[in-house]
Amino acid sequence: MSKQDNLEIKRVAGVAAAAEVQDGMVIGLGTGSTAHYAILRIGERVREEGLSVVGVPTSYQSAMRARAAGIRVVDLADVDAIDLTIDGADQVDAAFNLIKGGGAAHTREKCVAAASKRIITVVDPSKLSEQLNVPVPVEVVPYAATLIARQVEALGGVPVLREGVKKDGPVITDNGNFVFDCDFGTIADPAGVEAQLNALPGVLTCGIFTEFAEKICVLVGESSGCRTLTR
Ligand SMILES: O=C(CO)[C@H](O)[C@H](O)COP(=O)(O)O
Repeated sequence: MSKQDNLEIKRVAGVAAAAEVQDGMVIGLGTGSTAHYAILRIGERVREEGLSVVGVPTSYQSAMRARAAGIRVVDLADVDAIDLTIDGADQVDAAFNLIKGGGAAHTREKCVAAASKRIITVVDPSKLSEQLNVPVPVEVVPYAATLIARQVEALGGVPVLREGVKKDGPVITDNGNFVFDCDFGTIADPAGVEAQLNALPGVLTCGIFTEFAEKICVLVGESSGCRTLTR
């Protein structure tokens, strides 16, 4: 599939998710190329329909894109709860466990997910997998990076420090930390690996999301339209 076709499929999913937004809602705004299309469409609806919503961004990227789209943005601290979050994923398994963090935004994405009543995960079909098997992003405090790399290896993972693009050296997250992409092969016990990684001193958040399956609905963009997956 061409890059253009893939973007069109992501657009289909993002636009379908934006149709679920209702007047008065507090909306969690995800990070990445698929969530971007939802942000653009919500902005259009604000302008065209007079939709009144506030957005809680999950990154500097989503905050900047939301403001540019004309969506009012507030901090997580300003809201009691989030009605609906629209966010992408790097992989979704059959039980709706997710791997997130391809954009290094998974710590804020997990906070926003935890505060959300409903989550729409917007993906293209390449993100669906029976079991999770792509590298797990792990955000770490720089001070503990070397220690954590050794501990990830002891857990059976292969950690690779994420390098910047158009920036020499490690990626620095929106929270000022490093990211290791940790390859565990096929993950038989996502909740177990998530708990082990999150328990390492100096780990801020790992990109395995296992606790939100009950409130997740997955929208899969396809060339023929959008497919909804529910558990
Ligand atoms: O977790 C994320 C950012 O941290 C993104 O949601 C994930 O990487 C998917 O991105 P895209 O929609 O561009 O494929």
